[in-house]
Amino acid sequence: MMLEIRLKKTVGRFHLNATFSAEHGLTAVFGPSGAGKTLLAKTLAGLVTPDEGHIEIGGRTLYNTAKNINIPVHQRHIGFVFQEHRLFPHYSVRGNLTYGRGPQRSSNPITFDKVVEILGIGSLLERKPASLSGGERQRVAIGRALLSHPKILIMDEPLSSLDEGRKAEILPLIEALKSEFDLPTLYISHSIEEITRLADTILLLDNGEMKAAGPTGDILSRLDLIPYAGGYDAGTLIEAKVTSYEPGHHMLTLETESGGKLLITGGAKEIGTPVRLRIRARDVALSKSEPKSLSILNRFKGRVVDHCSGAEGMEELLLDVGFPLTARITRKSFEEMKLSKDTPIWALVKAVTISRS
Ligand SMILES: Nc1ncnc2c1ncn2[C@@H]1O[C@H](COP(=O)(O)OP(=O)(O)OP(=O)(O)O)[C@@H](O)[C@H]1O
Repeated sequence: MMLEIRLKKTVGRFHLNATFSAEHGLTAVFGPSGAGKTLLAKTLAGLVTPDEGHIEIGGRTLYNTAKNINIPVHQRHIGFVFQEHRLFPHYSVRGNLTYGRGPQRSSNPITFDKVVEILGIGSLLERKPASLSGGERQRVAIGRALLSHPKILIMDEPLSSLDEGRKAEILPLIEALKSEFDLPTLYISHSIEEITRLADTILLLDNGEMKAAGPTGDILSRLDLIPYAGGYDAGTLIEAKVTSYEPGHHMLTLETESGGKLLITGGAKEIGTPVRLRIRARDVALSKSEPKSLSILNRFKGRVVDHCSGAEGMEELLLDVGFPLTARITRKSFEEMKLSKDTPIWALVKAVTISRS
């Protein structure tokens, strides 16, 4: 295991109780404001000492109450990227990137040139942080964290101080880092969109308690977790591949792992390109009979697997339409349609967004 954590910490009236392990890849810690995400990150970093527990990263014990181990912050080999970039104002970008550079083994793929290239900061190297835009500063902060050659990268809401445009620029860079360097990453966020796009594993934190942990797709298709995994914006994640492109209609055909077909509009993509799709539960409508003469292109035949009551007057459903799909309809419709477990239905998907390609 890359990460093995069991810790308890009380600050004021808040209790954090986190037990989880994570493998390689990007593990997202998701939870609403005040869930304890930052406290968790600070505890891992060594800035806050747990009351009890142990922290192991890459087989190395960083903290263990019973064994009286508490490795200091600077010896933990954790690369940090915070919400607010913390660059040294008097150093150039180059100076910031090389400051505190950790020891580099020749086999380490994270080199100065590679980091500068992926983050697109080559033209900024001689500038001072004050002259950079927020997005540029955050890219430098990510570069600096990488070049400290950490064993793990912890990113605490790295995009939350940026506007939508800057976010859209930086998200693909974080993905590129993932595929290029394969550095285990703990990514803290309260944006279900970011997490659906980036995460291999999700940890759900609510009011200091771990609600669930597991592969992203599994967590997002659990009805009981909807209140913690996006609420109104909750939805399912679908991995698919491009199987054709029709230029006249800008229409892509995608095939899911189980053979389901989805149509979406978009730019040309090569056949075989893997894409990660997100379908929000509120964008799915249901019909008991086969819908005809309808503008909605994506219709799937399937059945109700499970359901539970959701927010005021709403019913949350898990469907099997060849792949798991969550849907949210009004309880009134649910009752009028006499839906229950195993009822055959047609699911009409009003919107599919490509979350990653
Ligand atoms: N030193 C402290 N003393 C008392 N309470 C604290 C202290 N530090 C954190 N808390 C409380 O612990 C809770 C968790 O805070 P934390 O910053 O970890 O939340 P978060 O999930 O990161 O939230 P956000 O998404 O808003 O950043 C909050 O209720 C906060 O007020």
